[in-house]
Amino acid sequence: MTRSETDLIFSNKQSKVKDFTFDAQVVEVFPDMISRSVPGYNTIIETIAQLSQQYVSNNSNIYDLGCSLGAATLAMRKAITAQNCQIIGVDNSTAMVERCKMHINAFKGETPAEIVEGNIVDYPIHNASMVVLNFTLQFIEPNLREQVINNIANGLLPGGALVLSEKLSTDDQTCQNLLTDLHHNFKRANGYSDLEIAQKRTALEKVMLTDTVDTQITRLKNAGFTHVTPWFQCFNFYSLVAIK
Ligand SMILES: C[S@@+](CC[C@H](N)C(=O)[O-])C[C@H]1O[C@@H](n2cnc3c(N)ncnc32)[C@H](O)[C@@H]1O
Ligand SMILES: O=C(O)C(=O)C[C@]1(C(=O)O)C=C[C@@H](O)C=C1
Repeated sequence: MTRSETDLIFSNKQSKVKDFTFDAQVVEVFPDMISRSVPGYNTIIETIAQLSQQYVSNNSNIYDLGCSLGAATLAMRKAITAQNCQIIGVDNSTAMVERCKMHINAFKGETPAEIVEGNIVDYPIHNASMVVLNFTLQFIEPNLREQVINNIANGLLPGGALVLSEKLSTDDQTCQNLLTDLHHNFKRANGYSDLEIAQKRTALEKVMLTDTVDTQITRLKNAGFTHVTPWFQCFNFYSLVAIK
């Protein structure tokens, strides 16, 4: 991933904090924002690459849903050894898709990668050996999440894998507060001020509605995934692998 500007989007006091969107301003700072906001982000990207070596089969498709600037796509493209595959990255932000195409074109790779502007709620998934939802499902309207997961399960080949990374919520308020405090300390340690943390939280309040881990696992099992396991958690961020 190329270097990006420092994220200063929430550094000045705003009279009214607008709902968070993945617009051109966010695109400019996105790599800096996500690596300073999501604990373990680089580990997760590296592990997605490792999983792609294991799960991607010859003559199949790989989908990176909500691909943003293509971090997972680029990591998988470097790692995949299977033949005659293609990666399809999908995002519904025009600004992200434009910049992502530049990133993808800047790096060469054996496996072709196509970046498409589209909505993952109704995007066709076919002949897939691996699908990545890396911090994307949490931005989908809750009542549409089942449809997204079912669509992925139907498009995956038997033995294919979905990697699902999300921020979690928990019904235990004491644990919720503990994990939130640890995450905010992580952001402070990465240079975000209390004002930035508070304003970002307000901006995300209505657009990023997090599920419990139990809700996710039940949804995956109901969709027909046979094996589901968390493989990573740091504070309130985690990642699961689900195998069909
Ligand atoms: C937190 S970012 C994902 C980060 C990225 N997967 C990575 O690993 O760097 C969430 C992305 O999902 C995209 N997104 C949100 N809703 C979407 C939808 N309905 N269809 C397609 N993309 C969507 C946003 O535009 C944004 O780029
Ligand atoms: O909870 C936060 O503060 C976050 O910033 C989380 C999160 C995410 O999980 O995707 C939200 C939006 C940005 O894209 C980067 C990170």
